[in-house]
Amino acid sequence: MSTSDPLPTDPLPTGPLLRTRDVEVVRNGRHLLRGITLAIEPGEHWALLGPNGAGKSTLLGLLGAVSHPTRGEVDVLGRRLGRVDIRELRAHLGHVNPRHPLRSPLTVREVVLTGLANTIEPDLYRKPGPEAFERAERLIETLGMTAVAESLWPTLSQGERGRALIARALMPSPRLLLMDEPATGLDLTARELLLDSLDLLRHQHPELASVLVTHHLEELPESTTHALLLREGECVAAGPVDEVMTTELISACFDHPIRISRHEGRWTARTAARRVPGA
Ligand SMILES: Nc1ncnc2c1ncn2[C@@H]1O[C@H](COP(=O)(O)OP(=O)(O)OP(=O)(O)O)[C@@H](O)[C@H]1O
Repeated sequence: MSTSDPLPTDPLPTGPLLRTRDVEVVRNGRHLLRGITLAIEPGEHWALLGPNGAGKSTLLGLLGAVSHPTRGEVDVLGRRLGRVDIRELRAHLGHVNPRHPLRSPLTVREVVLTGLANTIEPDLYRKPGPEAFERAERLIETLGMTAVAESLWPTLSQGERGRALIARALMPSPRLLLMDEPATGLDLTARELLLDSLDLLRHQHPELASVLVTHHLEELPESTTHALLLREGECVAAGPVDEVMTTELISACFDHPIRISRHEGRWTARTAARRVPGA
């Protein structure tokens, strides 16, 4: 399967890979999202930012065809949620679940290969062919995992698992990669290796689009092109990263005076309201 393969039923229309129009999500009488309108094109790499409880994971669930909106429209790969079999759509999305429920001692290579059929354990009825092995090797290399390709899952560090899961999600050549806080809990080296791998991946696959959820600007790869800021379920700003990741908009999103700076492509954020005299 290649990145240009159509969905099994009929060909994909051209246009955005993801589109939402005036989306609302209401659960148990509570508005979790309201008025979200968004379009994500091939080659765009979006950061989804906002404080705890802003609705980031809820929105990622819609984009990953995991759940449906209460009102509004969500088109994933040109298909309207509610009108298609979402299991079929999900097969064309790379969704990285940091809580991957694997229990058996598979090697990194075996875990990556399970991405082909999106199973947890190796699919006994669908053995991977030589092309799949070759692709797994390339992805393992891109994600900087060659040295640990034979290591067993239970022995891996959190950072190694995170990168292995991204390689796994990319096995079926998805058009879209969705990541929920992939750098959470990683030490400095592991985080930097992850971000470097994402930059390399995006460089090697210019048609891929991605959405990365985080609370922390330091966890954004340099290759981030767009950002959407969420606060209390509503969009504070969305668009090209340099227009959205500003001191003013980030402060409004996090409801706190925060100063943003960008150095050599990466962002840092710190409070603009220091309480230490002279600081
Ligand atoms: N089924 C539900 N019923 C009611 N409220 C819910 C339900 N699911 C989630 N919520 C609430 O919706 C809000 C948004 O949750 P969500 O997980 O999308 O936020 P988030 O931005 O990803 O947060 P975090 O950064 O803490 O992971 C939270 O306040 C959460 O408690």
